[in-house]
Amino acid sequence: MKILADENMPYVQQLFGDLGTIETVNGRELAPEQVKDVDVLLVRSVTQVNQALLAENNQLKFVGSATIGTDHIDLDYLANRGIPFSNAPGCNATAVGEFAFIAMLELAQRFNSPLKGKVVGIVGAGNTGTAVVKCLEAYGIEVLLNDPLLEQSGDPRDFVSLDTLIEKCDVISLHVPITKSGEHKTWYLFDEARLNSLSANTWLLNCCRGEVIDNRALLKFKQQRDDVKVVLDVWEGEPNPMPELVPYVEFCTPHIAGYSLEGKARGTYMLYQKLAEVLQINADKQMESLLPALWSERVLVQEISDERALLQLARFVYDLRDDDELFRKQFLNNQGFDHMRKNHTHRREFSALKVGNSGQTNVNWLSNLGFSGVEL
Ligand SMILES: NC(=O)C1=CN([C@@H]2O[C@H](COP(=O)(O)OP(=O)(O)OC[C@H]3O[C@@H](n4cnc5c(N)ncnc54)[C@H](O)[C@@H]3O)[C@@H](O)[C@H]2O)C=CC1
Ligand SMILES: O=C(O)C(=O)[C@H](O)COP(=O)(O)O
Repeated sequence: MKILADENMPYVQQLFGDLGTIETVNGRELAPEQVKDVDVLLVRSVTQVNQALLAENNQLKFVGSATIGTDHIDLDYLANRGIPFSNAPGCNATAVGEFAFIAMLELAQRFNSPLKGKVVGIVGAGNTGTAVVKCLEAYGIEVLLNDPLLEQSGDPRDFVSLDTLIEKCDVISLHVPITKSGEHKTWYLFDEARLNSLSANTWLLNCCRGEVIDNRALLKFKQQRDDVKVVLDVWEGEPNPMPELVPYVEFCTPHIAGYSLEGKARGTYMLYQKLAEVLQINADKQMESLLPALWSERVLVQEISDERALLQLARFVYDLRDDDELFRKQFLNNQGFDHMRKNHTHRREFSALKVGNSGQTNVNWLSNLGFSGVEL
């Protein structure tokens, strides 16, 4: 069996090695002739999987995408041809949740404006949005949710309209899929008019898809509204973000909010499980065995006396400033955006760190934030 996998998908050899011959490719440049004799195709978000790519292949048994989003997959085409497909829903939700939370802490520190006491609005309350809520609620932050689809489906949580969310929230974090049609389409959900409706001093974070914000309108808006602070992990026109916009963005990253080692491993592992189901074989490998050992056994915390101390603990796991600095240096260079993504292997999730209490203060709430607890 021939398995073709994106070269940026870790742990493919360990998980799929027994099942066939593996070839890895640059997913952004994948061409029909590379795909025509493969049995299993494993992609990431940068590969358009459609008739143009697959028309010459008559033996495909499975297509898997190690991502949450499926906007790069022609699902109807695969269904019409009867080719089993799976994405990896939720695989990197924790990574996105922690990324957004850390970005908010960084903004708070940089602009001397504590996150504690602010109201945060989550647009799109699915897997990644809910993962942000988990961090925020562990820290005692009030959260408002906007998700008309979940609201209509009877989700028991409280929801507000987008207008109310914009009016009442100090921070807005976007977590919707990209959709180009329908009543709730998200393409340019934040267009010029909506950007202009943002309250003074709002923080706006986009960790979902670049085109949810009209980037040209955002540039024009930021040129007039320095009070609003912006974090962009995703950009219109990736892998070539609009260079003029970058200086106006407080934290810039190259679509790596979901790039924790755990999130990537989970993505590949979920595809391994799905393929095993399709092939009706036993999936006997364990995901935990893939991840490297922790770089620190545990950290003893006296107390988290203030937000700065919390940020320091978070930075111990992931320092967003490093990626932001590298992005500004590299994104204009030849394929700098993709180069940074390819080499992004340093980030773990909060759960990789065991936190223990060395004093009298209760730091158990850090477990709710995602850190592993240790009994002393
Ligand atoms: N930056 C990154 O590295 C990553 C980006 N993503 C992006 O984030 C998106 C969301 O991921 P998940 O939360 O896991 O997906 P999900 O499907 O669990 O949740 C998305 C939610 O958005 C809601 N929604 C759809 N249209 C909406 C609208 N107009 N207004 C408000 N809510 C709306 C849906 O009802 C759903 O509950 C993915 O589709 C993907 O494009 C996902 C993972 C990593
Ligand atoms: O899961 C998604 O959806 C994402 O956006 C991924 O985190 C993006 O990662 P790549 O598939 O582009 O490596």
